[in-house]
Amino acid sequence: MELVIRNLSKTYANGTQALKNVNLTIPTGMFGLLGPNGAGKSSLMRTIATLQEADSGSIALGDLDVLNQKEEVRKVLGYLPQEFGVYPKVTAEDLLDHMAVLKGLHNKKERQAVVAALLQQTNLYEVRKKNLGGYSGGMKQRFGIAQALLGNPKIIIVDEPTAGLDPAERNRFHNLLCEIGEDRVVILSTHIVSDVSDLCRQMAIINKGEVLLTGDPLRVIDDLNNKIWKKMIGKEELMEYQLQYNVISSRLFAGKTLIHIYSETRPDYTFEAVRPDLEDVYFTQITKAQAAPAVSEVLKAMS
Ligand SMILES: Nc1ncnc2c1ncn2[C@@H]1O[C@H](COP(=O)(O)OP(=O)(O)OP(=O)(O)O)[C@@H](O)[C@H]1O
Repeated sequence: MELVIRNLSKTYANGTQALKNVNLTIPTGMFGLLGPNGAGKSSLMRTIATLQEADSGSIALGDLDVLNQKEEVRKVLGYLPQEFGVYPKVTAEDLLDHMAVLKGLHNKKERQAVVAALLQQTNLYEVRKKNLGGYSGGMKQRFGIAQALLGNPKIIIVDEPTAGLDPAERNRFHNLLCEIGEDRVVILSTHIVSDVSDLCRQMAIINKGEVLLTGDPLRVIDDLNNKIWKKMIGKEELMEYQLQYNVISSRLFAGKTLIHIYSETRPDYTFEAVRPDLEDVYFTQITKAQAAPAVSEVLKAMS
């Protein structure tokens, strides 16, 4: 099963162009869709999940035409939206059972077996009689996965699922995603770079509605070998360095500023080679996409 997106575009009524001619081929397994806030990730996820219309383009899931066969797609799709609300005064077991009825599981015995198995799989069986209002953020997200797995879907979409989870819960959630991604398409939309490097064999970076890069995270990291350099500078020097070099990221480190720059060759001996990671890939792409307006704005401000 493969999801093939071709020339997908969407402009909202207020004129915001959320998707610009998006082309993606998403195979079985975990696929990471990485981009900053407002990149268009949720718009793309909602369109694949048949919850909103595109202006043009096509999406195929195997033989299904997603934009025109919504009912059929919904039968094989699980979705964990960004804002996943639960009824606080209902137990996990009861809500999952109710959702299973809505999914068409009418046989009570079968349904109970499915619900129990999903609660086991998501490690919620022990707390199945607890009201959802008393669940932690991580437990709620795992419940979100349990409901997304109802009906054994061929494709699962999870929209920014790890925001707000503590490290232990995030790990547990990652393991769960990995497990369910073995034999179906799982699209993980996130702005957290390490979610993608930890989990995904394929990924895309999206910014302002455009796909900037696709590929295997290890391969795209490899492509940056010997091109990323670091230096510690004073915080007041940052602007100067930004004008002179292609600074892709800067962060405070022990009270000083650590910059990473992109350069085909080492600029001078004060720069040290960096072994690139996915964050360097991400920032290289995002800065490249923003470079033109940013430089002209700086020049305008200086004139
Ligand atoms: N219903 C809507 N009407 C108008 N503009 C919208 C609507 N939904 C989203 N947008 C705009 O479209 C752009 C893409 O938004 P989208 O939510 O798809 O991005 P995102 O990558 O999911 O961001 P985030 O990580 O903040 O959720 C943004 O500029 C957003 O403000």
